[in-house]
Amino acid sequence: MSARPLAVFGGTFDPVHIGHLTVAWEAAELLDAEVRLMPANVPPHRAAPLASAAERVAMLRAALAGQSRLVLDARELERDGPSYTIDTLIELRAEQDDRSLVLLLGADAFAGLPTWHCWRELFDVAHIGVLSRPGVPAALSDELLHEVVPRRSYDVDALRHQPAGMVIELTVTPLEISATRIRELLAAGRDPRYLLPVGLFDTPALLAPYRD
Ligand SMILES: Nc1ncnc2c1ncn2[C@@H]1O[C@H](COP(=O)(O)OP(=O)(O)OP(=O)(O)O)[C@@H](O)[C@H]1O
Ligand SMILES: O=C(O)c1ccc[n+]([C@@H]2O[C@H](COP(=O)([O-])O)[C@@H](O)[C@H]2O)c1
Repeated sequence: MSARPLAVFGGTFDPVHIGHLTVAWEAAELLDAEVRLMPANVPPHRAAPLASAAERVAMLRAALAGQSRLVLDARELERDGPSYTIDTLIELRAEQDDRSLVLLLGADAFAGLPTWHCWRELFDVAHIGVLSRPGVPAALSDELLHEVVPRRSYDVDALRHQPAGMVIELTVTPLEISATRIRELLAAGRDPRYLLPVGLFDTPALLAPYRD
């Protein structure tokens, strides 16, 4: 088994912001993992994003320029219909043999896991790394706790040597930044410059979907 886990950070990224990049970067360090940012083509549980999939990918490319620790994986754009995470992880598992695979989720997304398509099967193909996020209530539902408690681990080394099945909490810098807030600011004609990756400001057209 490869020593470095592969971690997947899925999102709508409408738009990608400094919160995403910071927690993904810190997860890469904490896990010593390769981290891929994976934009959803059709996010399953929300209204359609303001920016198209191609526009969100362009923003991610601009945001990730100049570093190599975080990489873009746009495979979900090749599938029609809702971008179910289980389908993506099954595909990755087939490519990666028994490499340790970690699905990174912000604490808010993790709390909603029991509403996901085939959610219990996620544990068969990947670990879950839960990224702390401010403003998220700590309580988890009983059905989620039932799956999580026996899988909880505090040992990154153990996670590295097993392909899937564990849940690990990753304490990252708390940043109360959301794409919702950034969309609101841009729609109001304001300039959230320092909430966004530098690359997005070099090409103002990238933010046009939110200003119109
Ligand atoms: N500031 C943050 N801290 C920790 N995790 C975050 C943060 N922002 C987003 N995430 C996580 O990133 C993933 C993708 O999130 P998403 O693209 O929906 O961003 P968002 O800021 O939550 O967007 P929106 O406000 O549109 O819902 C989710 O797992 C989410 O929990
Ligand atoms: O597979 C599902 O049923 C599912 C339901 C909701 C969200 N997801 C995934 O979770 C990630 C974060 O979603 P979101 O809506 O918080 O941006 C993104 O990769 C989505 O595709 C996946």
